[in-house]
Amino acid sequence: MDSISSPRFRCFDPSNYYDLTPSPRHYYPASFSPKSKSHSTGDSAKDNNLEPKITTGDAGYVLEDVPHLSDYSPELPVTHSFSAHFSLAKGHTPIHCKIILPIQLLSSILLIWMTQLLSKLLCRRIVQEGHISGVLDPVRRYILNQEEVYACIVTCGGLCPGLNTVIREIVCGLYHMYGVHKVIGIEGGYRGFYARNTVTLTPKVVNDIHKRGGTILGTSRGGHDTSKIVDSIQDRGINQVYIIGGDGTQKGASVIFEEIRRRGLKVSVAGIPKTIDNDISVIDKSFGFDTAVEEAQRAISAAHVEAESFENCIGLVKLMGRYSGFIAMYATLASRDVDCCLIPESPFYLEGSGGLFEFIEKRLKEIGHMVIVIAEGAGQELLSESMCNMNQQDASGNKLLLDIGLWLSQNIKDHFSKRQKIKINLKYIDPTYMIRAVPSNASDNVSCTLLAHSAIHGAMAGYTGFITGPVNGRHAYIPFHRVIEKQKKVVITDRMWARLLSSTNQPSFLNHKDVIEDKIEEETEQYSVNGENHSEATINKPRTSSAGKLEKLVG
Ligand SMILES: Nc1ncnc2c1ncn2[C@@H]1O[C@H](COP(=O)(O)OP(=O)(O)OP(=O)(O)O)[C@@H](O)[C@H]1O
Ligand SMILES: O=P(O)(O)OC[C@H]1O[C@](O)(CO)[C@@H](O)[C@@H]1O
Ligand SMILES: [Mg+2]
Repeated sequence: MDSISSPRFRCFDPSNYYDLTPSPRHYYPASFSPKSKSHSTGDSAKDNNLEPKITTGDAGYVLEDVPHLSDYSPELPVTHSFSAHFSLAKGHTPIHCKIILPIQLLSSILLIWMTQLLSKLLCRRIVQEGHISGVLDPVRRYILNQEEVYACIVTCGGLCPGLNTVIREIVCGLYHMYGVHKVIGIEGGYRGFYARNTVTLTPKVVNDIHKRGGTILGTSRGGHDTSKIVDSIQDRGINQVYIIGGDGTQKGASVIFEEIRRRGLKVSVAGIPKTIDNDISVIDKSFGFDTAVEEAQRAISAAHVEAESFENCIGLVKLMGRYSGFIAMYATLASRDVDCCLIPESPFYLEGSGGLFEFIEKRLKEIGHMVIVIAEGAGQELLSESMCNMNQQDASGNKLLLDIGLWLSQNIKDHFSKRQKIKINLKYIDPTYMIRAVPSNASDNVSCTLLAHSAIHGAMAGYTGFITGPVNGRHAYIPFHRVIEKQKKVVITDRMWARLLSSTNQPSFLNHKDVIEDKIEEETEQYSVNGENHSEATINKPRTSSAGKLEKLVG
């Protein structure tokens, strides 16, 4: 078998479905063929376990498919259809609303057969007309009456711009595209399943919510009690669960899905990844991130204005980013006013040659002011040397961070007050909660809509245990285990961080040897985790570079 290292993921959102083009990264450059061989052969005993569903095609592509309800409930009425493609290729309403669902409702084998035949013919024609690239993938559809659908939505973890837009689009999408009228909201995160009331969601209720920050459903950390949650889903007769949240939430969603599958319930579980930190792996970007970067500009601009207006003034801005510095990195690159950006992935030091104090002194001498952006997770190992509560956790088990912004402000002030030559001014701005409490911007609003629709289409077709998100620019379905196995971090040996260093001209705080070691480790890790030639030696090799050291400390 080909390596499972670089599978494609299923795309189903009709607007993206036909975009299974080869990716510039690791994905296999082959067409999808209906003649493909699947490793999940309908053997429900095998499929019931948690093995990934890897499908290989004649032309060598590898698809890591998402579970389907019929995998463990073979008696479900399922049809294979090719029809999702052409309606959107032609810019119409999704075909399953107008044609497929009514036909399916008749539950006639003859009609289903005719539909498939018609779809195949139409699709082929469109391929010939050039509307669709690639060979088509059969979609398994669970034939269900829209009146049977009872959906619920829950939001968990920290706030993120766009949460309300996703809620709105799931509700409106289910109503308008599929005629589903039973949608409820679970209040207050996971614990709301068993400890709170539900709220009925209709297009009227959610009509204006996308203009507001936060989540109309409320959210929380902790409180994930799998059996109580699944009991609640089962008792209420819910058969579609839409779970919006970050990495922790998706781990929780995965456990819920496993329990649902263990109980043999015909309930689709769809995860929609959210986080301003952008630390969810596999997907290109999470919704809310763009808005956070945009909002951070206001704080950086304010810091710059302050810094420029006083002599030897330093504007210090703390941004969110517990384990990864994406917000700080992108906000810095976008701004051009930042002289130094500090993130968790890139260790730094204060004193001595090549240290932060030396750089600050140099910049103040050159232009008389400077702006520093620091991600909240940066430099935690420095704080731990002077403080000792590194092991506190929040209700979800996330490490509670010490305030690096305040600590750094104090250290900079102390350092320069000891040196009579430079009298500095320091303005510290902490806009962290303001950044994630705003409503989503235009581009995040569009992303939220695509994500919500993609989740709906997947769940309505009977797929389950998946997260939907953009992978190399295409909306894909990704099995839970893929997304939760590790967290995404800024790779400091990659081009984006190099661009930042050249934009700010800050020290890298790494010597050449560290960079080379990091790069080799990064490549080895990628090979050994993605490839099939796993070797204990490569996987367990201790990270010796400074980035590795930091990773151990913060992660
Ligand atoms: N490993 C896990 N297994 C089951 N549930 C989990 C797990 N990790 C987190 N959860 C649950 O997921 C919910 C949200 O987790 P968390 O507070 O870590 O936020 P998140 O989803 O990662 O979002 P963010 O970190 O972006 O704010 C919590 O209710 C928590 O109990
Ligand atoms: O203070 P809270 O609500 O626990 O959230 C803080 C965390 O949430 C995040 O914004 C992620 O949602 C992190 O960047 C941050 O560390
Ligand atoms: Mg998280």
